[in-house]
Amino acid sequence: MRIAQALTIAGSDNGGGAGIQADLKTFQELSVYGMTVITAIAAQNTTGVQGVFPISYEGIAQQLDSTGDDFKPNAVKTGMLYSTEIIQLVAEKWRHYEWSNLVIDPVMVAKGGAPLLQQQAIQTLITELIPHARITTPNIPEAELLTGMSIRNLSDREEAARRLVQMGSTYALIKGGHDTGGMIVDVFYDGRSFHYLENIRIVTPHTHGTGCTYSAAITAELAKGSSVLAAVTTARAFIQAAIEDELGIGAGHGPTNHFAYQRRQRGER
Ligand SMILES: Nc1ncnc2c1ncn2[C@@H]1O[C@H](COP(=O)(O)OP(=O)(O)OP(=O)(O)O)[C@@H](O)[C@H]1O
Ligand SMILES: Cc1ncc(CO)c(N)n1
Repeated sequence: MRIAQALTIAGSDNGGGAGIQADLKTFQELSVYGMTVITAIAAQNTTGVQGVFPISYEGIAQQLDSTGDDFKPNAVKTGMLYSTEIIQLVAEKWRHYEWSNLVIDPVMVAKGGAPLLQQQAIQTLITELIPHARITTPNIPEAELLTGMSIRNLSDREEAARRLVQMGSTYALIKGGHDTGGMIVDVFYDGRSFHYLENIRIVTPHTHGTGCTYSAAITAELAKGSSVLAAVTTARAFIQAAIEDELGIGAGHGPTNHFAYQRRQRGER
């Protein structure tokens, strides 16, 4: 049996709802073999981030080499990259190992406001990594920081997507989770036309790791050979189910339900 393989280069969330833990759970649910390169250990729970401990440069470089020297991931996603040095390292190894299907979730700030990317690293993300991306998936505040524009309405979101494609990302997805309306509109751009993924906003505090889970599902689908739009469409259904069937774990912003999508596929709900 040949199984699709995906690599996540991201930070650790001991609470299991975001970061590499969310990525691995999502890969597994979508029948993709998951691998990890850990960039930082975040001490966090549903009430906030208590600490961030970056892995040493050598530690990350060796994880990348150990992975690249032996494995051939069909898709790779990046999450929390934390610093300029780590972004430069990932870009260098990306070229060296000639990986494909890069999904960039430009993680910058945790839901409670804790910084997960140093301010000065944003420019490095733009110049070094985004030109390699198959798709980049910012939320609205991240898209604002990457493009230098303020995003108030749908046409601003379209312009931000255009700018990301101009920066070299083949596709762009501007996520609408941070909007306040009753509908959430994620704007997908393929360099020529726009596609809008519209869903009802679920009223719940349990949205920790939504961005990680969504981009991991896109990565898993790309690893299996889906087109980018098909991957995003499946991933959107995955995250909608994961938010809807809430688990109610923790006292604050709890994790999403990574089991929900497959349980529904099996008719268990
Ligand atoms: N309350 C909600 N109801 C329905 N869908 C949601 C909700 N919150 C988020 N989503 C979906 O999840 C996607 C990602 O959410 P969001 O934009 O909040 O990402 P994020 O800020 O990167 O998440 P995080 O930093 O917690 O990982 C949204 O684009 C939307 O598709
Ligand atoms: C490790 C990690 N990555 C990403 C996020 C954003 O949800 C988080 N809270 N923690």
